[in-house]
Amino acid sequence: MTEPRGPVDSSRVPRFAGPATFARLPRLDEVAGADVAVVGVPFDGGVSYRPGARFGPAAVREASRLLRPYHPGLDVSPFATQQVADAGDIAVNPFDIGEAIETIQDAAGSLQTEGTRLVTIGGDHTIALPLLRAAATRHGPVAVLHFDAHLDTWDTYFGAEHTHGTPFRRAVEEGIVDTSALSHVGTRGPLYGKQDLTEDEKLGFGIVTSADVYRRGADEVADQLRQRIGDRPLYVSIDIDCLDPAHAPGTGTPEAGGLTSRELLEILRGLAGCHLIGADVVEVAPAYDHAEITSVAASHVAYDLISLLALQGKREKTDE
Ligand SMILES: N=C(N)NCCCC(=O)O
Ligand SMILES: [Zn+2]
Ligand SMILES: [Zn+2]
Repeated sequence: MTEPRGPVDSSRVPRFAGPATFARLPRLDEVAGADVAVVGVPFDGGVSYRPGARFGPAAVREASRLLRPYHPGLDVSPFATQQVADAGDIAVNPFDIGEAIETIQDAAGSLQTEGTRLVTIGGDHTIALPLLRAAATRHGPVAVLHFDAHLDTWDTYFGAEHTHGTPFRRAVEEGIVDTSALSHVGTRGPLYGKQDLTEDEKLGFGIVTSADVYRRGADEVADQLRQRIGDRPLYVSIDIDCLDPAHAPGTGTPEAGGLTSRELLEILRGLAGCHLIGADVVEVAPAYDHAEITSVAASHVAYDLISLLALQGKREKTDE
């Protein structure tokens, strides 16, 4: 195997120079193939409140210029042991949600070939449905770890079945997720009624609220999640609004009382050992951001996901 081509060396070319691919990595068309492709989905046609997540991919790439090649917390160099490349953006129709969903599913399906796993940058949370469909086509029904202030298992908004508040109910209905291993983490805030919770539970979700994380701590929560997930193929969907608005002001439906970015990153690190097959980071809406707080957090979250994939790749190679 040829050595993976890593990011532009920031000691030779200042990190504020040159094009903003994710972490200054090569584009997918500049390498022979990738173990991990980072792909943007600039779509926000499914939002119920503030728009603007269509600008999320560009903002997260820009904020990712400061990422460095070694992850001390996980003891891994995620761009050295696997080829990571930026696949650019999926060009979706901003005026037709149904067509957008199909385009995302098709594009994710063709990017995610035999050895390539996807880390997707949104876009609003609507995009999780086609991404889960693509994941399930390859792996069968997947376990889902969903970080969010919101349940996103509501039925419809204004009669629309595809919105950013409904992807996980649709996914359960379609049988593309493994209902014995579905969890929300970070939920909080007012609901429409108690039935939101009872219906969510019926769909198969377990809930670790933001307050649970505060009370029990990241390590204990990660242990519990790891046990629930077991060795099932795992998809991780991270709505950046799982973070407190102090840690992620740049988002469309902010709720007080959220996770700190430290808690989120620590829970993610505690997932080392899970069979991660794909992930997304969604709902970054840069127009409401300040000092890139949200896009920096999102870029670090994506970096941690890529690092988990690197650890997993390392283990798979040793097993051979
Ligand atoms: N997926 C996100 N971020 N938000 C869903 C909020 C649904 C609502 O407006 O009630
Ligand atoms: Zn949310
Ligand atoms: Zn969401």
